[in-house]
Amino acid sequence: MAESKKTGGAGLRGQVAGVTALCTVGQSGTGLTYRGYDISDLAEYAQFEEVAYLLLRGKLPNRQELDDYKKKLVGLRELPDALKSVLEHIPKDAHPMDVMRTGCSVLGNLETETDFSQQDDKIDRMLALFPTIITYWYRFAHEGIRIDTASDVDSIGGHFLELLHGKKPNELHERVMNVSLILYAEHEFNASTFAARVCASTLSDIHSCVTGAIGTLRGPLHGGANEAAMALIQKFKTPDEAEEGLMGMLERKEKIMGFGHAVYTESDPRNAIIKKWSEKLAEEVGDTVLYPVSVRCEEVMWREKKLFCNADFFHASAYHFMGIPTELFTPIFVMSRVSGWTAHVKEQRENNRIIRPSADYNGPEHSEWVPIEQRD
Ligand SMILES: CC(=O)SCCNC(=O)CCNC(=O)[C@H](O)C(C)(C)COP(=O)(O)OP(=O)(O)OC[C@H]1O[C@@H](n2cnc3c(N)ncnc32)[C@H](O)[C@@H]1OP(=O)(O)O
Ligand SMILES: O=C([O-])CC(=O)C(=O)O
Repeated sequence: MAESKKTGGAGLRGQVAGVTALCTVGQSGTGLTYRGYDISDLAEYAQFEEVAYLLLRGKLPNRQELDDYKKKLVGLRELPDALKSVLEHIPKDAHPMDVMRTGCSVLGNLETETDFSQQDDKIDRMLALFPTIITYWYRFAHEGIRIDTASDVDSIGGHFLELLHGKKPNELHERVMNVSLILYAEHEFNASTFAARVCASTLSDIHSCVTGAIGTLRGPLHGGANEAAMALIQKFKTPDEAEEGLMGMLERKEKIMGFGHAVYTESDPRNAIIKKWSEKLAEEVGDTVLYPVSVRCEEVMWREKKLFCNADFFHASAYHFMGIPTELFTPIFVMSRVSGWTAHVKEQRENNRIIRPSADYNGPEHSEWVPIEQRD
């Protein structure tokens, strides 16, 4: 069994901050399960909507339940006019994660959760609408067109690709999006989920919980790492160049985004899965640069630092091969993780006590009041 990570110290690392039945992370150094189901089985056999149902309703749906659930989600894809209007006013150079945050927040004004009994419907609406929000804004801001937000594709991942590219995705791309959304759906008490739970613990509304979580996911130490990983691999034209570049960065003690993890000690189980799909996509597009560069980065980081790729690293090349603009990578994470965030909000609400830890004080012992006229 792998050595567990150093606990204690900064970042609440290793400290138990609550109870969950949703997910285990790194129980044997590397494992990941959602409600007891291994991530490799879910990525191989499940649909993302099935996984969302599992997280949110507590069990895998049967055929009828899954069909009904997908039908419900398809029926919730239409944007309210007032939200369209807000999206049309957000500038082209805004970061898409800020668009997601605003989109979620505005939805909370238009379709407010006024009672917790409405939570499932509000959650399903966010799951259905987030791909529409981001693609509607993106295509309006960048191409000046108001897209039709309906599509025949019944999967959330396929719907996103169709709205983004204006055409039905091929089978491989729809499959990879499905796998990607499953891999990103849930991860125990990660920073953004914890933010959502803190917000929920004050008995706030579901849109506030998710808006806070989106802002927390945005940073490059968390979800933003997939975009940062893309920026890194794009700098290199060959694996040798990548090796040289990385060695220099390590020497300068720079952080390499897409590597390392707060909990896993040996590997992130999501990496092997998305790496395999990235390789398939590389073959499809005839790539001879990005994928080999990514593989060399992985080898160098392990050899030099025993640091492994986390979920984000091979997502960068996989998304790129499907023609997804880099700045939309983290919003895809939102489209998926909203299932995990809201499952945690439901769990927090079921057995709530306001989350309010303590701090060790290291400020001055006693400060004598100084009238304003006498201050330096
Ligand atoms: C889906 C996700 O959110 S996965 C995470 C995505 N984030 C990234 O990829 C950002 C890059 N990675 C990191 O910054 C970190 O590995 C984190 C934030 C994920 C985890 O942070 P921590 O738990 O504090 O890392 P950890 O305790 O393993 O760090 C040990 C040492 O390795 C170093 N290290 C960890 N990750 C990296 C990295 N990616 N590049 C260079 N050095 C690193 C740390 O600086 C630390 O060195 P130090 O002891 O000299 O300070
Ligand atoms: O668990 C974490 O700290 C970060 C992570 O991998 C995730 O949220 O998917």
